[in-house]
Amino acid sequence: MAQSAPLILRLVASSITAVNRAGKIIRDIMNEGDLGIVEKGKNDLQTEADRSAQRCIVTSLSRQFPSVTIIGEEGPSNCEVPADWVVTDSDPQILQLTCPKELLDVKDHEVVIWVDPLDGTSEYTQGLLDHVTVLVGIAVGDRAVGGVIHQPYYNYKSASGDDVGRTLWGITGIGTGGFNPQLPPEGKRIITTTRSHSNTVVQAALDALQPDEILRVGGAGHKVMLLMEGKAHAYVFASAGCKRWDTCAPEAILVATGGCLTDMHGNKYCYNKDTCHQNVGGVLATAKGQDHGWYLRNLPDTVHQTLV
Ligand SMILES: Nc1ncnc2c1ncn2[C@@H]1O[C@H](COP(=O)(O)O)[C@@H](OP(=O)(O)O)[C@H]1O
Ligand SMILES: [Mg+2]
Ligand SMILES: [Mg+2]
Ligand SMILES: [Mg+2]
Repeated sequence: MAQSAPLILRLVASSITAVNRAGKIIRDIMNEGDLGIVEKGKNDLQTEADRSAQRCIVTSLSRQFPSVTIIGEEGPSNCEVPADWVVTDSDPQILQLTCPKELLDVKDHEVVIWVDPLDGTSEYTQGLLDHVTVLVGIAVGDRAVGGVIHQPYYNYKSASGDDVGRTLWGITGIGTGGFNPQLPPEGKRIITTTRSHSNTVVQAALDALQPDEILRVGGAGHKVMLLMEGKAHAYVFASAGCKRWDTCAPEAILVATGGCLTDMHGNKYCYNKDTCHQNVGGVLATAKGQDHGWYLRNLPDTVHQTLV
């Protein structure tokens, strides 16, 4: 059965088991208490959890899909991967789904897997654990068509053992799973944005949109989850700081719920293997039912002048 399922379903099914394993590694490293923090750049940290989770996911997926391009945030590593970090089983429910016609014949060479092994690193180091996610996005050609978001600390204050954490997925033309999509409240404008990478242009965009409330939280994955679960209407980040691995998985799931993600000029990001990694035009994402164009029209000139 597993081998006969279409490639896109096998990719998502295997990504689900890989992110679940990575989430356990992230919790174990925090429990052990030695985060091994390295500064990659200004306001840009990497921990042992980022490095280990990436090795788990990339090794697990490349064993099963050796001809598929995988691009991870933390770059290649030649350290040996412990055998119990390599998972090659698949989520059986995903393999049973009916694949839409346009995704039936996808070939290995058309696919890029974008891996953010730990999104919200800054918040992880500060103990804001529910902001942390693990992101695996699947692109076919230029488009993000599949995504998996694992939240390793979902429910961690009330649950114990195996009940901690959850995994959301979405596939274009099929739908979503692992959560209950909700619409944000009518008659209000709640905007979510960065809590650790703000600047004057990021703030100018927020001011111009006159939100009733601003939710400053960590992680691109976490912010898009707020849109899909009805907690915010838009995610506005007028900065070139996010990368393709931050947006591929969230975009695929958001679009499968009826939402939209573009740069600040309204252009879709491209996710093929030759694209640049930086989301140079910023990130504007809106929940299902929101007028994406309204946000684009009301951004201040300084945003268009600053972001290419
Ligand atoms: N100025 C910047 N420099 C480096 N990374 C940035 C950045 N602005 C945003 N990012 C990255 O974009 C993601 C979401 O940012 P934020 O939480 O501030 O909204 C984070 O991913 P990682 O945590 O995976 O590195 C963060 O590092
Ligand atoms: Mg990072
Ligand atoms: Mg990230
Ligand atoms: Mg990351």
